[in-house]
Amino acid sequence: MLAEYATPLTFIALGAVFAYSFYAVLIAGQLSLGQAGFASVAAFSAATLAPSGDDVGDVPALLVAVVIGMAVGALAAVVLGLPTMHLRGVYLAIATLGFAEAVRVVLLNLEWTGGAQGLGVPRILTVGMAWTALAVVAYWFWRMGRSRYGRALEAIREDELAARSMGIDVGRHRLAAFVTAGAVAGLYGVLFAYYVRLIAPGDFDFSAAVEGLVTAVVGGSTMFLGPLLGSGFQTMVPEIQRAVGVEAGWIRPFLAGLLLLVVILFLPGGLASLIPRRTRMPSSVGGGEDGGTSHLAARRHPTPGETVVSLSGLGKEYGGVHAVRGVDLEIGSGEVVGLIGPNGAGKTTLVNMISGLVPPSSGSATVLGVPVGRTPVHRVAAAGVSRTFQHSKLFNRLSALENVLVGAHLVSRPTFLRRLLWLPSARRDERASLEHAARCLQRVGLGDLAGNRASSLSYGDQRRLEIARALASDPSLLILDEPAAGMNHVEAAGLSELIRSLARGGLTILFIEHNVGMVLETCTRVVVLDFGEVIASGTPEEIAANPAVIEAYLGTADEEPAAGSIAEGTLADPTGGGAHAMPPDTRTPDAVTNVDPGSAGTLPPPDTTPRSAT
Ligand SMILES: Nc1ncnc2c1ncn2[C@@H]1O[C@H](COP(=O)(O)OP(=O)(O)OP(=O)(O)O)[C@@H](O)[C@H]1O
Repeated sequence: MLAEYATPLTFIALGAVFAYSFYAVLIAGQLSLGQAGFASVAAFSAATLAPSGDDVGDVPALLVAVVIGMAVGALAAVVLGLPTMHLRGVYLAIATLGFAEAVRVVLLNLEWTGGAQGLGVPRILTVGMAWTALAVVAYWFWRMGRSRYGRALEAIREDELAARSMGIDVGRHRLAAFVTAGAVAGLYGVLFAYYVRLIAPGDFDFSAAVEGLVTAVVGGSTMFLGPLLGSGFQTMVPEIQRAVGVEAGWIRPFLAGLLLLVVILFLPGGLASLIPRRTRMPSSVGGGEDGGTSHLAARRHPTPGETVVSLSGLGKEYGGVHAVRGVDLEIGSGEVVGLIGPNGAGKTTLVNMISGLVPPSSGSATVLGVPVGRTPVHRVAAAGVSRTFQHSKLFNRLSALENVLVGAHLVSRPTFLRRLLWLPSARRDERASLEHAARCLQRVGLGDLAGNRASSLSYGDQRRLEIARALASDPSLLILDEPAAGMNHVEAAGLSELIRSLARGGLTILFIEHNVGMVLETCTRVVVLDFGEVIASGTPEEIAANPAVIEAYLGTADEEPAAGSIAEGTLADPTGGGAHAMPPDTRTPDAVTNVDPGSAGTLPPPDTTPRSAT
């Protein structure tokens, strides 16, 4: 019975192994077609270098060939990956396809490969061996999925910039994924060679690469079972055709193309996305004497009053536009600094420079001892900077809890290799990360929505999820870019209280907000930017009474009152150039207005309660 289906079953396994080499990079959002090249160099190298089965026995010969093939595939991936890992999307696909084609042409013209005639290889692989190899590969990706490394790759796929801001070294992770793809493609090349008896460079051409990619995409790149489902489908179609007596050769490529279209249009996660993805919630939060925190990496925080941010003459110019100029600012540990100013004043550019996303054009900035501008974003994050974004940058296809787990990257311990060996310490560390993430979610009031996809949350909840994700790294400096956008007054008041409680815990917070009432209520200090320059800095009381700020927000006395009204959501141009309209964004009407309706048109009284920086 099995013998009858041995060939299709072997090809399902081989196709799935090859598809896993695409899955290995698709999971990190990379589109590569170089796997056909890796497979061919691996197949020809192993077939030439491995000892004969007659000398050492069939199984040892195959094992040596597998080791050679995987090493050659991985090495080829390093050589190709180092210069190409900065490429994205279709550019990476074209570069890697160029590599695969170059390999094919070279192998075609070498004598020892047998050229177009091909190279004879003994058939050693059996259906059992093929499925064993597939099981090992699938196991690798299964155990990778819920590890810190696997989550980091998914985060890179979902939003590379946000992943960098969570402290993930994107370049290193992408290269690691590419090398894994090379090794798995090498494995496929060897298994294929030791099954089909004769290999030729043409077996690893463009169409083979596309078939591997289609199998992985149709199967799905968001779940480890995807390549197996894709390969099963691809291999079984001709078998079913044969069984029902329809042997037209065009049916399989036609169906594969059709399915690819359907998947891309209606099922972006592939066939595997039909299988519900479980989010594992910790059964209890805060179990153990220390709440599990001893299994998280400890971080050093600045002592109270220590300088956290030091900016000197900081400026940023975009082709003649001075987004920020000559900003001098010192922020001490435990301060809550509000950054306000009209649209286009340079607030986001300033915090982007502080978090290392944008290099300054002039001046210098030191944040938590790190010279930002010359330091990669993930290192700035590792120094203790965490942030949210003006426009939410969540990992949309991940659950709320998984988003926060990625945020905990810097405090979580690597678990992948220990997960492969089922070591109990890996489970303990993971549990600690899960509980920590669940606590962060509860802190922002999203405990009940842990299993929901980030993209399915309401706008206000998405803003809170971003805050939970930012908190998960146990930062020393938290930067919030318009955190109350999309929140109603009750939610904004809750957020204000959360920010104050975080500061009481010693966290330094810098936040941009158009809701001036909330800023005055929440901050220990307010900095006002206009046209890229600091026009005022002081306590909320000083800012509320500052004539330059009142002028910037309410317009000059001789202007028409309509020219500037906080409540109307317009900010007067202090140069007399008229009002800057608030951006026509997705904020709710409540959030667009800057103060409570009850105090429309006036700055609300500042909170004079002294706050502890400890
Ligand atoms: N990448 C960029 N390229 C060119 N100009 C830019 C870029 N980023 C910002 N700017 C310009 O720099 C100025 C400051 O923009 P920025 O977004 O920092 O202001 P903002 O105070 O955060 O505004 P908003 O409140 O609307 O978010 C604007 O004139 C903007 O057009």
